[in-house]
Amino acid sequence: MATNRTFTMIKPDAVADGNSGAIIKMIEEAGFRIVAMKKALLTQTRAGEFYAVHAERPFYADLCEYMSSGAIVPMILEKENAVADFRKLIGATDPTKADEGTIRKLFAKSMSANAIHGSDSDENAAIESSFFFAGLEQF
Ligand SMILES: Nc1ncnc2c1ncn2[C@@H]1O[C@H](COP(=O)(O)OP(=O)(O)OP(=O)(O)O)[C@@H](O)[C@H]1O
Repeated sequence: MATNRTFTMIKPDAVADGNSGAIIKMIEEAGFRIVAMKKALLTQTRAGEFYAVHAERPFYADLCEYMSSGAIVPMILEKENAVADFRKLIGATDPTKADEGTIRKLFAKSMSANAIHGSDSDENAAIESSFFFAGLEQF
């Protein structure tokens, strides 16, 4: 299977609770190589751009407010079958439905404060990676 990349972002609840280190450890132990990483704060406008695909959904305003409520840790990750394997590692969007041992089962609090994001396709992984890391060298 080909090595490829995905994009992830540790969300404000998990960063504020001091869980970034534990989550990064799980990601590395699952075999993902960190290609790029930083700590950043999204404005509500930038959060709205990131989640523009959800603009018509009823939770959009709350999602943008929440995603700009504290620091986040965006990363580009590399592994064989990265997008699908990472979705498995993070678990279901709703933490009550997430499998045992997944990041969301361990760290998510609710549907919105669900600890982590993972891209859902190779195409979106590339778009989301550029959103945070455009113009930076990657290695
Ligand atoms: N019904 C909902 N109520 C509140 N927040 C929601 C709801 N559905 C989705 N969200 C929020 O919007 C984010 C994006 O929704 P999406 O359906 O793309 O889920 P996902 O792909 O599991 O999550 P992500 O894109 O963050 O990895 C979710 O992670 C969650 O934080």
